[in-house]
Amino acid sequence: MDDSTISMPLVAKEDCMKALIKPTNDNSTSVVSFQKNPIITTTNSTPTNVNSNANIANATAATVATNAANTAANVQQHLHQQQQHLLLSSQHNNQLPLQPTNFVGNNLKNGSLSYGSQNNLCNGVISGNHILAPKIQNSCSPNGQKKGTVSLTHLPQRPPVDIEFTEISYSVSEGRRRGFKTILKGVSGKFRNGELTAIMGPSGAGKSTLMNILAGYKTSQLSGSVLINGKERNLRRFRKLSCYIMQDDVLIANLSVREAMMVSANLKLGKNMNLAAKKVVVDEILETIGLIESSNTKTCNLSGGQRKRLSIALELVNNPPVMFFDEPTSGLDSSTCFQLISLLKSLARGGRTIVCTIHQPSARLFEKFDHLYMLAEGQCMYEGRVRALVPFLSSLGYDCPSYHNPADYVLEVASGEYGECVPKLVAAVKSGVCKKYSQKNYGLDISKDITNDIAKGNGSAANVGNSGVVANTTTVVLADEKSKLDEPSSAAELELNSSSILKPPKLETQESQQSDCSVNNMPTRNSGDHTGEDSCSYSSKGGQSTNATTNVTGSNGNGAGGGGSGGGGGNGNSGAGCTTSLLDSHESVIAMPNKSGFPTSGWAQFWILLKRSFVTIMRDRMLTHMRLASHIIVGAIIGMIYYDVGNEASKVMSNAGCIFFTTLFTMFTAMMPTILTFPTEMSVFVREHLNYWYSLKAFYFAKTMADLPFQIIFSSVYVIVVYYLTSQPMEPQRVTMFVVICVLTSLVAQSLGLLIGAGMNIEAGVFLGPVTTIPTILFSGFFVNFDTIPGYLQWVTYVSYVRYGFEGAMVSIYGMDRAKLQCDAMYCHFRSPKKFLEEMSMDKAEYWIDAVALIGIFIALRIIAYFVLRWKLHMIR
Ligand SMILES: Nc1ncnc2c1ncn2[C@@H]1O[C@H](COP(=O)(O)OP(=O)(O)OP(=O)(O)O)[C@@H](O)[C@H]1O
Repeated sequence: MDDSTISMPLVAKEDCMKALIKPTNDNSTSVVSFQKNPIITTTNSTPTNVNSNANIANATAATVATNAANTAANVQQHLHQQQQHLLLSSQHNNQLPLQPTNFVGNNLKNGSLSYGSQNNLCNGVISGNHILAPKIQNSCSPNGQKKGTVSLTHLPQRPPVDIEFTEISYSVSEGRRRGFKTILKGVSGKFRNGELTAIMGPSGAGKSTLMNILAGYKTSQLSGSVLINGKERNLRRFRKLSCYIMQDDVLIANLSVREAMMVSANLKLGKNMNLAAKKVVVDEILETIGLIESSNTKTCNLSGGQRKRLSIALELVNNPPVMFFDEPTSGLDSSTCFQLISLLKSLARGGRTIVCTIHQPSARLFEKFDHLYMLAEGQCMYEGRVRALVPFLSSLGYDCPSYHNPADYVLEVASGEYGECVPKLVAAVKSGVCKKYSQKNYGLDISKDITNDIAKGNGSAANVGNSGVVANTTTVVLADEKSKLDEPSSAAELELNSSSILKPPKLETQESQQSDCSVNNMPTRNSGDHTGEDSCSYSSKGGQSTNATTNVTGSNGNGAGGGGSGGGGGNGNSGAGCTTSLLDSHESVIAMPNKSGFPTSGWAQFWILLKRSFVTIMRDRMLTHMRLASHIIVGAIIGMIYYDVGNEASKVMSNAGCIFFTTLFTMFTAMMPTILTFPTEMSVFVREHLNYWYSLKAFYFAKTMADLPFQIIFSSVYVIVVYYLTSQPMEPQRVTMFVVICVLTSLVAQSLGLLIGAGMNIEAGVFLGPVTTIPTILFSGFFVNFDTIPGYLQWVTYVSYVRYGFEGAMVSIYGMDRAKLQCDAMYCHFRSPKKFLEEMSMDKAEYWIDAVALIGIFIALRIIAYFVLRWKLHMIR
């Protein structure tokens, strides 16, 4: 049979289950991919003689659920609830493995990389911090037929991370009178790698606060400790290993998905990886995350779900072992939520530690989580397996009614709808009751019994015949899961127990590669529980899955030399089999690397960000084109109003008005848009900066430099139009001086706009911008002569940049011993330009002083704006 691809909606649980447990022969591989939203694709790429078995499996997959439910319905209610949850989670856990991609396709698309070149790349040709994970040549089986594919094989290798926190308390000041408000009251817990953890609780319970603290975004006014793999957290190091994807997922609007990804790759993967390799990584992630079809779509045109996925994809580039998500499902429909959580679960199954705050998940969504951390009033009221929640609550007298979503129920309990329950639950957690429910094997024996019951035919008669295959498969899974439980459970244990375990797995033979492919979506070595849970999904041959898994695990133990920066090292190719996502690496999660900075140099960051800002300004047609058009149109209008006044002695006051307006126009048009620069991009900056993409300095300089050319061009265009139409002296020196002084004024105004934007929000900024400008206008020397201003206020004129701009412009036009003006009237009082400058108290003014003053103010404002932005960033934390 030719390669076949079966597509099915992601939401069809049972269908997914069928696909996942589909048995195959030696030459076939069943993998499930999430290539396109919302499709899961099952690729059965080799001839198989077990189609009938597959059909039986398909047919009976659904029966498992029914049988299990029937069986469970016959036991006590307490047990019933346990079993229901268990079985459902067992099914769901098997739904979506880490998404494989068609690598052959990717490579072809990229064109430049053959397998050989990739392998060279992967085997350590590239040196430095970011080593591409070795790529397994898994596209073909020994007989040359296409095989299943693996995914995310090219990500840099990172270590798995467990997060443990103890007695975390956090308070905020509410002013002198009211003192401090305690938001978190000594909470403790542990989030393991390979698990999808939900932090839940009623609104205001402290979920976001806890997440911010764990992610390292909040560092002040807190007590307690956070341990990473059992050792004290080095915050800077940890932030490099983790990423935080916020609720609002703000993206740079005018970039395409691929461009945004390339910016991320360039910033996060550093120059040690060449462009072609980065493209491979980007393609792979886009393919895996289901965005390859939208890779040329602008981020502003993405749907909500796609935006979330892109936010994840952007962070996946450097393969962070820890990912925090603040309410990732908010604003998404139920189907998209499900896909997203499935994706997160897949990422977790890759060995990552995934932590989400979530408000009120549906039952279907809730059961996808492995671990639940429940907060109420800043205290932990449950920590443990999701499947153990109902038994835990029952044990304390809070029975979740039948057909009630446990997530809803626990929130109702936490919100006090069933009386004052929180203190009782908190006390239970503190007394260690939850430990039992945190165990990875909690409820597994019951599940096994049920499954065995089904296998023995305890289900309905109609199902007995069919259940064999499935029951067998499931039993294998559970047995596998059980066997996994004996493995070291944490990365810390692994790190302590055996360094060889941390090396990439070795798959020695073609056969083992095949086996590998059947399990390659369960690369987590450390979390026995979930590995087992999902491993069944990828078993190519039911009963043999245990062996396959064991092989790989064994390979881990044997360790195929992933030495140091060499990453995959000697056996890298074969070792890549289990590299779907998070590889072991020799990177320490505790120690600081030699180079403690960002992945790329400050200069490289600056260039990448400058290019990005430049492109986004260019593409912001509305603003950029409007700015240009407004400068030309207003210039033409002013030119028509003051037409031909420049050389007319009787109209010098009108001409002064024209010059003053020109200064004001360049000033306001420069200041107002830039007031919005930082407030509108602050959330993108905060996310990217705190996720360790680049430094504040690089961002600030790139952002402020990017707009300079536009401002200079727009101001110059306006000034030249006005200058020409109003018949100012057409001497090159005067023209140049006039244009330069006006441009300098606009740049100072732009800097003031940046400063205001750096320190204020949009509302305050748009108010404060014009308001702060009014005094500078009054002291500019146009409305009141400098000599007329009272002595005690004259100093203000020296800080008024409009004064320097206007004075410099007047000197350009009327200074430097300009010849007498033409007079078309009976009498012209100001035929002599010098006399007019005397009248304006500008006869002693020096052009260069005005220019230098403007340059000085420009530099000072830019420096102040930088520090204000830095302070603001500090305040956020
Ligand atoms: N800076 C602050 N000053 C005063 N109170 C604060 C501050 N930050 C947070 N809080 C309070 O701390 C409590 C917890 O806030 P947090 O945002 O962590 O809650 P949450 O559980 O994430 O809520 P939600 O689900 O509604 O987002 C809330 O009552 C909030 O008002």
